[in-house]
Amino acid sequence: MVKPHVKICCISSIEEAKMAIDYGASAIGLVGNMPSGPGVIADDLIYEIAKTVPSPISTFLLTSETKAEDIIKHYQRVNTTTIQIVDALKVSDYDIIKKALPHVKLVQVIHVIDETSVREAVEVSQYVDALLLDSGNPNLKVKELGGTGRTHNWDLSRQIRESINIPLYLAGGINQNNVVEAIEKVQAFGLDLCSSVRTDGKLDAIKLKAFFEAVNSVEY
Ligand SMILES: O=C(O)c1ccccc1NCC(=O)[C@H](O)[C@H](O)COP(=O)(O)O
Repeated sequence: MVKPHVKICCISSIEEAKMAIDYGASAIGLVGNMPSGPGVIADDLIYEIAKTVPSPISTFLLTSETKAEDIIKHYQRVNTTTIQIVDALKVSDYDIIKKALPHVKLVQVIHVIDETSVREAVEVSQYVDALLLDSGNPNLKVKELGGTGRTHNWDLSRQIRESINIPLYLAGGINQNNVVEAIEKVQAFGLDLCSSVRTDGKLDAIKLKAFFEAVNSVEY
């Protein structure tokens, strides 16, 4: 088993970005406008935070835009290393984005709900650099696209990991108490989390430290 990368999401300041990286994050998530969720910040703040982050740490713009041209415009306001697309796109849109932004990595979120999510993941994996499996429900009236603090069916996540040939991040309700099980069960390339390392919405150094200690307690 290989030690997973950790992406700390919902970063809301330069100080939080630095704290996450100092504790061991190899990527940070910066959440743009969303229909719901705890982590949204303004695009100019995303730009300001992203430009302080040193290579090789990745900066993920989370966008809920669903058209290629709107995703490209969103990216151009923030200039991150990676775009995390949290809603479904038409297949033809991936090519348009890749042609416009060939230097930018694309990560597609799949909300793991049932067996159909496995088929969806396998199909989309042809078009992007990585998948991120999250909890949530894009079919609700007010879409729930992430930051739920809830886990989902990790057996399905494992099945998806075994069925695709690109890196996979696991997200949704991961915390210091369940992360060892998450690592062993899904064996994902990366872990992504937001709610469990925060207190009153702010990144909490004690929770962050405990989380990384749990990740480091596994034998790789
Ligand atoms: O946090 C938000 O507001 C959010 C809203 C919509 C999509 C994604 C969002 N958060 C970003 C993430 O990718 C979270 O890290 C991921 O959903 C896991 O969150 P959590 O279950 O709270 O650890």
